Amino acid sequence: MENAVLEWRNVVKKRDRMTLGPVDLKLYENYVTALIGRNGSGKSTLMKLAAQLIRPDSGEMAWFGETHSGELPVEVRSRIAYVPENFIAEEDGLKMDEVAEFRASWYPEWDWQRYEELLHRFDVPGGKKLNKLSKGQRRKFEISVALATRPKLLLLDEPSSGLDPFAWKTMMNEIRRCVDEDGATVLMSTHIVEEVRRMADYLILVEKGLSLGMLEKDSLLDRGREIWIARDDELLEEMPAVVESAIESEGMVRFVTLDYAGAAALLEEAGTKPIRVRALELDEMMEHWMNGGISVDTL
Ligand SMILES: Nc1ncnc2c1ncn2[C@@H]1O[C@H](COP(=O)(O)OP(=O)(O)OP(=O)(O)O)[C@@H](O)[C@H]1O
Repeated sequence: MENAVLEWRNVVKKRDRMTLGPVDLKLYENYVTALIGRNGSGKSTLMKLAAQLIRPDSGEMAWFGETHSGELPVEVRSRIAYVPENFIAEEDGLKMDEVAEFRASWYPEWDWQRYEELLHRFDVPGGKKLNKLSKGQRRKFEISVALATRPKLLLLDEPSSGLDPFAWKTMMNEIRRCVDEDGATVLMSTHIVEEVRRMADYLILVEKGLSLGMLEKDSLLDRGREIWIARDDELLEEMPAVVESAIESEGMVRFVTLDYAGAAALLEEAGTKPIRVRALELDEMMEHWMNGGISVDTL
C-alpha cells in the first residue's frame, strides 16, 4: 500500500477511568476508514489525538509521514479538518460567515465557492449566529466548513448525529467527493452500519481503549458465511471458526463460520457440496468482531 497519512506507534492516553492504548494505527492515503466500537471504547479520544486537540502520554505520532512531538506546524494543521462530536461553545455567539472567515485565514486551500455551494446543498439558512442554528443545521454548517478547507486528512466524529435522512445522503456524497476529487483521507467514527457499508474502505475496531486491528471491509465480509450441509457430525467438528450450529431438519445441519476460506477448503476436501450458502451481512460481521469472534493481525 501507499503512503501513510497518519501513523501511530504505541500511542497511550490516560483518562480518569480508562487508558487508551497502546494503539498502533496506519491510515493510507485516499481511503475512508471507519472507527467502530461500543460507547466509551475510546473512539472520540482517538479522534482528538489525531486532531492534536489533546496530546498522548507516550508513543509516536506521524502526520503525512513526519513525526511531531510538539505542536503541529501550521502548514500541517492546515491540511487537517476535524468535525468534533460536540461543538466548540466559544464559537456559539459568532455568525456563520465570521467563523468561515476565521477558518479561511488559517486554511490556504479554503474555497468560498465550495462553502456557499455546500450550505446551499445542505439547505442551511445563511447569516445566522451558530447558537441560533438547530443541532442538525449546526452539524451541516460544521461539515460544510470542514469540506471547504479542502482537507487532505478529514476527521469526522459521528458526523451523522442529528442529520435528517436527506442531509445524511448529501453528507455521504460530499465526503465521497472530497475523497475522489481532492484525494482526501478520511477517518470517521460511527455507529451507523449503513454509513460503514456505503463509505468505508477499512474498519478499525476499538474495544476498551485498545485497537483490535484494522480490516478491509471486503475482507471482513469475505470471512463470514452461513452454510447448510447434509448432516455430518465429524465434519462439523473439524470446521474452523464455527460460532453457531444447529440441526435444521432430519439430515441437515446449518452452521455459521467466520473462516469461509478454511471451511470451503475442508468441504471440498471432504467432497461435500453445500446445500445453501449465505454471506453474512456487515452488521452481523461487525457484531462477531466486537464479540471477539474474529482475530486480526495488529499493525
Ligand atoms: N475529558 C475526559 N476526561 C476524562 N475521561 C474522559 C474524557 N473524555 C472521555 N473520557 C473517558 O474516556 C473513555 C472513552 O471515551 P470516548 O469519548 O473516547 O469514547 P467513545 O468511544 O467515543 O464513546 P461514544 O461511542 O459514546 O461516543 C470513557 O470512559 C470516558 O468516560
